[in-house]
Amino acid sequence: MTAVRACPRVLVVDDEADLRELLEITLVRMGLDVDSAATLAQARALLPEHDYALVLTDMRLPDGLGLELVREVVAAYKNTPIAVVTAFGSADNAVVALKAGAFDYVSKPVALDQLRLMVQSALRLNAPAAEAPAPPAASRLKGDSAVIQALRAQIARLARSMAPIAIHGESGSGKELAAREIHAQSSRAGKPFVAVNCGAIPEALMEAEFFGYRKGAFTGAAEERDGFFQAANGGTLLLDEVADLPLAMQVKLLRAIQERRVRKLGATAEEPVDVRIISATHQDLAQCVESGRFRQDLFYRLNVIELQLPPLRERLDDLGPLTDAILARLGSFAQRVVLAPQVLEALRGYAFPGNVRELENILERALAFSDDGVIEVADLALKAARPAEGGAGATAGATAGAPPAGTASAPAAGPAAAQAAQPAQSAQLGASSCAAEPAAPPLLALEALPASLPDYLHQIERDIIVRALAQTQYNRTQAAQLLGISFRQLRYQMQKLGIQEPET
Ligand SMILES: Nc1ncnc2c1ncn2[C@@H]1O[C@H](COP(=O)(O)OP(=O)(O)OP(=O)(O)O)[C@@H](O)[C@H]1O
Repeated sequence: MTAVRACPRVLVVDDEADLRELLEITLVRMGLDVDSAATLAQARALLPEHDYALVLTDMRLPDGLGLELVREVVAAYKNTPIAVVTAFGSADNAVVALKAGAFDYVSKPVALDQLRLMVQSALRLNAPAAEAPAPPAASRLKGDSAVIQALRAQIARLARSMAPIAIHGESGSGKELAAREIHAQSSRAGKPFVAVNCGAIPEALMEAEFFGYRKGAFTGAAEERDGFFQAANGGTLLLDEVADLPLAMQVKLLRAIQERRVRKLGATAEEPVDVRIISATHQDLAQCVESGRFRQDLFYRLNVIELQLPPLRERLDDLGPLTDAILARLGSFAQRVVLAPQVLEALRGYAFPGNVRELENILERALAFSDDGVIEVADLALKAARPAEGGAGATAGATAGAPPAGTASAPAAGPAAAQAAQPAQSAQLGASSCAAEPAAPPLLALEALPASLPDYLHQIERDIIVRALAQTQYNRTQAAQLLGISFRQLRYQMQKLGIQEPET
């Protein structure tokens, strides 16, 4: 006998009879049971009566604010997501509600296609096991420190909402990993996770990369293409190095986030997109706003919930679980990799300017020098015991090598990502403030003009990168730091210029 499953029930709270009716009809057509309330008092009376799959409330009600209901539902009905209906253009209300724990919002006039997407996403949260994402067996974020434990708990909570999250932390500290974890634990887990390195896309191609283009939209647009937003539809879009977005693109991005619609280049109509936005940066975005390099309104929209990833040197208790996880990955059935006594102690004395990524590099390199899979202190080749705190003074690090191909995240997922070459000004490793415009490079005393400017510049770029790599024994984390660019930018430039690590 098949068990009959009750329809999910939704509570609509709105004093405007017309809008309430529109919402009711839409939800009933989606196959849902609907209760309605015109006031907070009515809603409070209904809430204990049913196990609601979603509460949808207006922000202004005759006897109080919808925000009060958000707080009450978040506190007393943990499994019931609550979304708010906000007045047109009222970013403040939406952000305040999300900060208070609302699952999501829709703005008036309510676009029914967007409402449906939002409701479907809410229903997936409490869907029976077959439809819900399987919870990950273990968090990918390893570490026993109090701060990592708190971070894991925060991620579990945040995964249940649509609120934009801004992740801050030094290069290599695990920002992308945290974003992947949020996605994996969310009801979006079955949909794509798209990570975009905003600093690696040429400005001229940005709009096409983010929003896609129609065939013939510009010279070379031989066929229609989706952008990052369409690619991430139903899932999560990570805007990595978001501080590197040019101002003109910031305006367009804000619009797409607010409207939840994008228009392909060359298209006349917009299309709805259902994308959760996570942003990440190692820069101080608030300072970027102050210096006029980042728009206040976009900052406000992205920074709804902040997540801080502390540098590894401030959570040395994580070294044990992290090394265990890395060694388990590096070892094989035939060869187990172990640390000799004192190795952990030696690592505890190091500042890790490149954070967990650098720890991975150090151990991988050490394994190459070790005998029988036993890593000794000398194999770590740590040069300086704990250089100055902070990223800037921490260049005298370990002579660790290149990271394993699988450990660093994928570059931006679009055509331009594969060609992107960005100026390095805003990618200081460990920099805590928004980088200023770079000083103009000194003019080269050239006898004759080069036959080809691009070739000439590539050669210069190549020479400089090779010098930085040689100086750091091919430690790409440190070479990037020396050159004031991010690890990913260096990796990309190396690929582009065909620079390879010599065989060891
Ligand atoms: N807590 C952790 N547990 C396990 N692995 C981790 C942890 N934190 C970071 N890593 C690993 O360290 C490497 C760097 O992490 P990630 O790419 O997420 O850093 P990031 O802060 O996004 O770096 P960047 O600023 O350079 O983009 C990855 O291989 C990631 O898997």
